[in-house]
Amino acid sequence: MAVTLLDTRVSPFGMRVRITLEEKGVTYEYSEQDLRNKGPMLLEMNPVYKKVPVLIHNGKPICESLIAVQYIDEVWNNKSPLLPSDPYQRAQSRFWADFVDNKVYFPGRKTWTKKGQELEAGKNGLIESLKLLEGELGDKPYFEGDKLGYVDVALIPFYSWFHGYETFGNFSIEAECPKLIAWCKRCMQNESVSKSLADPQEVYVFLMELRKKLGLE
Ligand SMILES: N[C@@H](CCC(=O)N[C@@H](CS)C(=O)NCC(=O)O)C(=O)O
Repeated sequence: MAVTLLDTRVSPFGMRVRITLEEKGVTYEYSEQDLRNKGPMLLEMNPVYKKVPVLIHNGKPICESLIAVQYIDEVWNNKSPLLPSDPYQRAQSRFWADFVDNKVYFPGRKTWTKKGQELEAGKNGLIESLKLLEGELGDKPYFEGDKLGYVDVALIPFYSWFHGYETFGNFSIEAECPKLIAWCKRCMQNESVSKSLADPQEVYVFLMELRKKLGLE
């Protein structure tokens, strides 16, 4: 079964798919995309959003990271699933993964793209969301219990973006959410995660370039 991933190394969404492929032991071809000059393959495989990641399985594209993660979880079902088997628990997992997209990614973006009041709103919004996630994690090692699961995969890529958020926003996530950072470190003990996450410094350099283009540097 031929698998290709169209991706960019620093994409938190791409990291989700990479972690899942690693978790399931799927061998795949990795194809780094230039998002400033999108190639014909990306435009053909994701004509609607024209974004990475795109998982291509036997020539057919699966777009949107969380959908790709669920697809891999269903197709490579020889390994233990990321999503819980109970329908209610599964719905809860999907709820929190969706929350990450709406309430972590968007305020996080403001920490490196905005100034003044908008930057403050981004920082406050991000911390509020991370505290809610900390509450949901509780005393469990991982969101879905004692092993890496769907919500962990949805959230952990942002750990490699935290350094950028903190540096440009001038605040400390660990000071506000120590239990969440302990969870990040626990996730990093999984090879699937440590292999898939971009180096925080690489993300920082990437964000610095974008800030220069936005006239913020
Ligand atoms: N909701 C999408 C988000 C994907 C996304 O925003 N990808 C970014 C890279 S991190 C992208 O391809 N941006 C290119 C563009 O917007 O033109 C997912 O979960 O896959």
